[in-house]
Amino acid sequence: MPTNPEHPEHSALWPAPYASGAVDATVHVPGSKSVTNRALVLASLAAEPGWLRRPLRSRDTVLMAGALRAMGVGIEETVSSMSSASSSSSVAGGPAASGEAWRVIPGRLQGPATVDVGNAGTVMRFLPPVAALADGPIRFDGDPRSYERPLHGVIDALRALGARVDDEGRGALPLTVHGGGALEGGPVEIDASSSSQFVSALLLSGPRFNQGVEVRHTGSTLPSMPHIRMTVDMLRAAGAQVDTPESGGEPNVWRVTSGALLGRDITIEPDLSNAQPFLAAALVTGGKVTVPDWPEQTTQPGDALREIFTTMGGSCELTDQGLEFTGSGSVHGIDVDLSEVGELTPGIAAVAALADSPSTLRGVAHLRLHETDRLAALTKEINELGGDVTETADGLHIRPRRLHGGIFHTYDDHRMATAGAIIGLAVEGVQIENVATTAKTLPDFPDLWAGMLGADRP
Ligand SMILES: O=C(O)C1=C[C@@H](OP(=O)(O)O)[C@@H](O)[C@H](O)C1
Ligand SMILES: C=C(OP(=O)(O)O)C(=O)O
Repeated sequence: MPTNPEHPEHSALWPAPYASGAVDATVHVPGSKSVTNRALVLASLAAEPGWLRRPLRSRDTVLMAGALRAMGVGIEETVSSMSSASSSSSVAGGPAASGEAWRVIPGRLQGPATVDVGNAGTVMRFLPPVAALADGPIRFDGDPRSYERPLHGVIDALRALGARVDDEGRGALPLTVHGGGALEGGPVEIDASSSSQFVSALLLSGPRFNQGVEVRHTGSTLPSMPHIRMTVDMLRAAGAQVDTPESGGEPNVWRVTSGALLGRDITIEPDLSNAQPFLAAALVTGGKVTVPDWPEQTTQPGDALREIFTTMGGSCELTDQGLEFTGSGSVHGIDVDLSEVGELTPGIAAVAALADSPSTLRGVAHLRLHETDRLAALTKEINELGGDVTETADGLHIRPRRLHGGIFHTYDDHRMATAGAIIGLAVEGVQIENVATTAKTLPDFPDLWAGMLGADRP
C-alpha cells in the first residue's frame, strides 16, 4: 500500500471543480521539470555562464537549484515583466512568467554541503555524480519516500567509476558522497530497469569525468526512453560528444566523451506532462483547450498525448496558437504500452475511468517505485469512488463504471492530485486531499484549473 503521511497540512480537502459544460480555454503551462533540471545540471558543469529562460519554479527545480548553489554554483534569479495575452475564452496562467530567467554561473564544486532531494527523482539521481566531482563531502537526504526509491544503480556505478559513497550499506538514501575533486570515469554496467534516471544521471556528468563514461544497461527492460533521448539531446546541444544505440552504437550502450561543456542560453519548453490534465479536461467535457508554445519537435514524453488522447476520442492540431485539443463528447478506452511514457499513467487512468469501454495500461511496473506506488494508489482511489480497477503485473485494467463523489487521496504524489481533478470534472462531489502536493512540479495547478474553468472571469 502507498504510504500516506498524516501531517496536518496534508489533510486539507480541495473540492475538485465539477464542469457543468464544455471547457473552452487557453492554458499557459509552466516549464518542463525534466528539461529545467537537466539544464541546471549542465549549466552548472559548463566552462562558462549560461541562461535558463522560463525555467519551471516548483519544488523539484527549486531543490535542484538549491543543491547546486550549496555545492558552489551561482544561480541568480531575474524577473522582467512581459505583456499578457488575451482571448475571448478563459486564459489560465498567462505568459507573465515568461520573463523569468535563471543565470547560472559555474563555480568550483565543493563540500561540505547538504542536499535536500525532497522526493525528486531528478535531484536524488542526477546530483550524486556531480557531488563526486566536488571537493569534500556532500550529504544527501530527503523525504521519507526518497529512502524507498531505487538509487542502487547510481551508487554502484559511482563506486565502480572511482567515487567514495557512504550509504551505510543501504543502497539508498540518505548517503554521503565524498567528492575528491575529480572522477576517473570510464566503462560501467548498470541495471536501469527500475529507472531511466540512472542512465541520465551518469551521462549528464560524463563530460566532466577524466575518461568520460560508457554506460551499459544490462537489465531486461528500460523505461522512459524519451527521457534518455532528452539527456542525449541536451548534452549534444551543450557541445558534448555522445554515442548512442540510435546513432549506430551497440544496443543499450551510451558513451560520452570527456570535454568542456558550453554555457547556453536556453528557453525551457512548457511541461507537456503537466499539460495532460488540461488536455484531459477538453477530452472529458467535450470542450477545447489550447496550450501555447507546444514544441514542434521535442523529446518530452508528454508529446505522446497527441496520439493517446486522440485514440481515446479527441482530436488535435498544432497551429500558430499552440496545440489545440478538442474533445468529441465521447471518451473511449485504450489498450496501450506506457513503458516509454510512464509518468502519463495517472492522467490516462483517470480518463479511462470515465470512458465508454475498458482500458488496459501496460509496461509500467516500475511505477510502484515512483512518488508513491502509483498502481496501488490509482486502483484504491478510483475504486473508492465506485470504479472497477484491478492491478496487473505491469499495469492496470480499468472497467469504467458510474462513479460517485468522495475523498481522493494523493499520497504526496502530484500526478495523483491532477488525476483526481480530472475525475472531479465529470463526477460531482470529488474532494482532493492535499492538492498542494502539485507544487512538486506545478505549484499553480489550482489557479490554472480554476482559470481554465473560467472561475476567474468577471
Ligand atoms: O529523467 C527524467 O526527467 C524523468 C524520467 C522518468 O523516470 P523513470 O524512468 O524513473 O520513470 C520519469 O518518470 C520522471 O518523471 C522524469
Ligand atoms: C516520476 C516522476 O518524478 P521523479 O522525477 O521524481 O521521478 C513524475 O514526475 O511523474
